[in-house]
Amino acid sequence: MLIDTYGRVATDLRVSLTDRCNLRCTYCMPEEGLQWLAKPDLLTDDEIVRLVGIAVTSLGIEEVRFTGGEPLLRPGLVGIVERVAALEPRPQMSLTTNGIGLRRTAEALKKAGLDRVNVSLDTLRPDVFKSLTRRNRHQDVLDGLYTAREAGLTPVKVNSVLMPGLNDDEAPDLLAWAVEHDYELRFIEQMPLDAQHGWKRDGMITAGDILTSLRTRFELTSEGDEARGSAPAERWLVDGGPHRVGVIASVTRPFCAACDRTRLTADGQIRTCLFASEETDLRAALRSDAPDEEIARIWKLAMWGKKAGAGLDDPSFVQPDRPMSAIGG
Ligand SMILES: Nc1nc2c(ncn2[C@@H]2O[C@H](COP(=O)(O)OP(=O)(O)OP(=O)(O)O)[C@@H](O)[C@H]2O)c(=O)[nH]1
Ligand SMILES: C[S@@+](CC[C@H](N)C(=O)[O-])C[C@H]1O[C@@H](n2cnc3c(N)ncnc32)[C@H](O)[C@@H]1O
Ligand code: SF4
Ligand code: SF4
Repeated sequence: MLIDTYGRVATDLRVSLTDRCNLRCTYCMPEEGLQWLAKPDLLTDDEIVRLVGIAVTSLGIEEVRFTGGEPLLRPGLVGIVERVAALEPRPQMSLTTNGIGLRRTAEALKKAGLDRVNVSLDTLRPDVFKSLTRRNRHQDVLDGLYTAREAGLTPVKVNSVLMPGLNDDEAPDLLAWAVEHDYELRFIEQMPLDAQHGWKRDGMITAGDILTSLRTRFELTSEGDEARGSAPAERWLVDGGPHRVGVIASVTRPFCAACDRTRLTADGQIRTCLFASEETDLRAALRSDAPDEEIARIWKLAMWGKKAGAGLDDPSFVQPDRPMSAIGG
């Protein structure tokens, strides 16, 4: 098991497949992009499958999420999914994506064994999409969402970040749209993980703001803590159900005490937390022919050192060196 000194057990592995992206969301990356990882530094498909195999067979990982950067940009994605689906025990497998390219790949991903997708979409307005992502791809995301749902990659969840002055008036419209199309919408509080260090605690849209805005049009009933388990999203039934809306309030209502996550970056570093200041190098171990048992031992030791939480509201908080897109969001 991957256990830490606070008694938390990691059963959920988030794997970043690339740090590159075809969008430039203002809360994530600067317009000019970033210094991307060099190809030789990236784990190969074989190395990723081997590490996920060790996590699943020896370390108690039950769920694997592929993310990035934009994971659909990874050429070997379908093959990786197929090989992870063949592991024993077979983990649950999901993907977090900006949705561009899903129209082309959703069916192949489903066939390869992917269970479900989460797609990021912050606005229903093409012009606002262009301001937020610096690219004119709104329709591609809508098409990708539709294809994913039709391919059975369900429940399809939609992640929305609200930014002051840009799309913070859209919460009720986004929810009405999500209910109509049978997507599960979650609002995410903006976190200090952007490469430009532009996050400001004072200006951000909080869970409280989002709920107040939604309640102008919908009746929300809390699902309660028991239904939530270790999920980052707190959920509410919309107008009595069956549709739900979630809020991921990493800043104002942190959920670190129930954290069940471990992370693998595209260049083979273990991070025990999104906000960790240290990483543990599994790539070096892999490439020096360490046996599976040794890699499992290094991973367990890293987990034992996991900190209590992110401490975003703590005055001593320091933003990690790597931005979200390089860590794997
Ligand atoms: N603070 C914090 N935020 C997280 C963590 N995991 C995911 N997030 C953020 O939550 C948002 C949604 O992430 P997803 O990739 O959709 O994952 P999820 O919400 O755990 O996924 P589901 O299992 O489908 O509910 C993103 O902004 C993530 O960066 C975490 O461990 N800590
Ligand atoms: C880093 S992205 C990677 C996967 C994919 N490119 C996407 O956008 O879904 C994962 C999630 O993190 C969210 N995200 C990115 N930067 C964020 C920030 N500074 N605060 C909160 N969420 C953020 C995105 O909206 C997305 O839902
Ligand atoms: S949030 Fe996702 S889609 Fe947007 S720039 Fe970051 S990695 Fe790309
Ligand atoms: S911030 Fe770190 S400890 Fe808290 S839930 Fe996220 S990964 Fe877990």
